[in-house]
Amino acid sequence: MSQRNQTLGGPIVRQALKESVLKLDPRVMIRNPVMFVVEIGFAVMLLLIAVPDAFGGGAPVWFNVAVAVILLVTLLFANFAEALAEGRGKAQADSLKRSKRDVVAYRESGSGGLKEVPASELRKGDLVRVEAGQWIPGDGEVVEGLASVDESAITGESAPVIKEAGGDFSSVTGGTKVLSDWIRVRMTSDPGESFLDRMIALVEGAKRQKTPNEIALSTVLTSLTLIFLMVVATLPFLGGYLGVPLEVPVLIALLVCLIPTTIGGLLSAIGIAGMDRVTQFNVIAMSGKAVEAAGDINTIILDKTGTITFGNRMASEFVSVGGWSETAVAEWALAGSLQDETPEGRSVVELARRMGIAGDPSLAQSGEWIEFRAETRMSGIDLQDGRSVRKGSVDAVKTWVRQKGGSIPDDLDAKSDRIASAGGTPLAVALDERIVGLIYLKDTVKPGMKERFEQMRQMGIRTIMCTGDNPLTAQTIAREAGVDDFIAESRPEDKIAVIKREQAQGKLVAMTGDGTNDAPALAQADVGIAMNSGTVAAKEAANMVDLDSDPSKIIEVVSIGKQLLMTRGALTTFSIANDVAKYFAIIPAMFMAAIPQMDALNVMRLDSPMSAILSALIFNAVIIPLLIPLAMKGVAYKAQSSARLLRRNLLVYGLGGVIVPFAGIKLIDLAVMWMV
Ligand SMILES: Nc1ncnc2c1ncn2[C@@H]1O[C@H](COP(=O)(O)OP(=O)(O)OP(=O)(O)O)[C@@H](O)[C@H]1O
Ligand SMILES: [K+]
Ligand SMILES: [Mg+2]
Repeated sequence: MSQRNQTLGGPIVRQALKESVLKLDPRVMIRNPVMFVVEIGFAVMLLLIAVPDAFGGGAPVWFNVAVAVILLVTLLFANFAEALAEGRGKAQADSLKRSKRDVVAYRESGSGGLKEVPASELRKGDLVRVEAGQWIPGDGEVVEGLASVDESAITGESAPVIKEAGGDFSSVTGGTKVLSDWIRVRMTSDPGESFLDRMIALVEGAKRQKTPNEIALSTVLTSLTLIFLMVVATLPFLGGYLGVPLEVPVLIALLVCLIPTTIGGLLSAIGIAGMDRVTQFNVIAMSGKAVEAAGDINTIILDKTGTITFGNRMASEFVSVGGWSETAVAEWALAGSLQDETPEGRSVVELARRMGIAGDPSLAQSGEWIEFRAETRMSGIDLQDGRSVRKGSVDAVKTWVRQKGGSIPDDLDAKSDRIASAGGTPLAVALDERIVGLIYLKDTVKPGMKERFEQMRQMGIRTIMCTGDNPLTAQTIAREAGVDDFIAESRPEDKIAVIKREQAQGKLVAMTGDGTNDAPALAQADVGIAMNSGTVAAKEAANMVDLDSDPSKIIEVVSIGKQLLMTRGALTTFSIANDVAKYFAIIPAMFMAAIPQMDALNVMRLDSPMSAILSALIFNAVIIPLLIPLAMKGVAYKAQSSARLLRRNLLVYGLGGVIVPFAGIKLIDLAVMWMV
């Protein structure tokens, strides 16, 4: 698993500093109502500095200037947090843009020749040929050939990957380079709509939309701000009644301290950083909503082949049944696989060839090829002489043979069960109404799977393996890998049914997959993670793409999602708890002159009313940059139940949020007292 390690270097920080100033534009600021109120406060302070008795006030000029400066710094800090969070994505977008080049493509013309055209002229459906050393001109699907491709521009992974026609490894991405051999590619996107284009827009945050969660929280924060605005607006009347004159700068300082500026200033940074953390893990999330949904996932649906197992299901043995010879099995398996472009099909051809079985190539040319489909679970050939060869899942082939009036050899079940209980996939081979034998497709469970699933259990997530394979193989692999449940012989529509069933129980479902047959289910799931190695259909249906094609990474995605939700919750708790402490700093200071009893509330024993107000305001500002690292990195997350996490966070950030400002404001007060 590769992890992009992009640190927040000098250029990103410098750019963020510049952006912090640009973001002061009120048209930008109004999108964040809490900070917009601070900006209005700043504007009023500027007016007061220019016209000191605008409100008939009597606060000293230095105090007005100090409040104005602190408010400006507060705004800049909040802007800096957001700009810094955006910075890494922008830097990544820049490096992706560099890999976008207008290359030459060799498009097939009607007459059968190749025509040189700029890649920007290619349209969906065009066929191109790409040879070793050439750039792939756009997104597409390999329709012929096999090549090793350097995808490092997109995945950051330097090891070349194999792309081949048929099967789940047929999609290619524009901006990657063919290293050896050649491929014929059908373009699947028009210029400007490629995966690279979408990826650039995403990491750049160009189309960033607030998630439903963020909108809900913003609404709460805005309401709180309005409430405090009303409270502060009534204070002058109260002050008048008590005979305490309340200065405008003091009221503004109080308002800014009371409204949730800490979370208001960090909210968008938290969201952006969460998406960015996913990107660091080489997963491209199409929306922040998908990342958040990942944090609330209850059930994960995984397919077996290529997800839990290595997926290079290789033919390792031909097993005869019903008295046929092993050679006969190999011969018919070969005949039924000569044009099977799937990895399984090719491995059958390879095994037969290794056994020295030549086969009859004219068979393949003369017959009608029956392509493998997940729905039929069979492939094979209808020969010109009327005979038919089929290979496929034992159940499917049995049904096919029975339909032709054949009978099932007595030793078939025992032999196929032996393969299945070893975790292998048995494929039955039939010639017309006779089953001649079995192909033993071997596959191995990836190491560390048990631990990964145990981790998910601790997070309270149920794992279900959905496989097209037979029940016995499924059971063996399920037990070996340690998933909670499994569903065998599932067709694409069954996968959707499982997801819908879980969703109907109010659960959020994640699904990983790579095949075209997974696409509908990937679209139905709340979080669909497609493997980058997978088909175009899978990648288009999903709302996340894992560039490393490592399905177990869903654990990291879930952790990041949970961390994002927790960070937002923790900092909201901290922010609101904080404001309570500021209340105790400012209110006594405001009324102390008129009501000496107020001194009892002055628990912090702050030096003077003015230093108390300034200290609270300074604390209110500096807490924002102090929390930027936490907002960006996220709060610590350990796999445990949500209830325990919630309790722990309430304690740490709620109680901490009340206590920290007392200490902080007191310290600042000591410093301010010394200066004033
Ligand atoms: N090339 C092939 N020719 C004939 N039958 C095949 C071929 N490939 C697979 N099968 C059979 O079809 C079944 C379904 O295969 P498929 O690859 O669709 O599984 P799946 O639904 O993707 O689930 P998983 O990936 O977990 O196996 C396999 O279990 C196997 O019995
Ligand atoms: K505040
Ligand atoms: Mg599959």
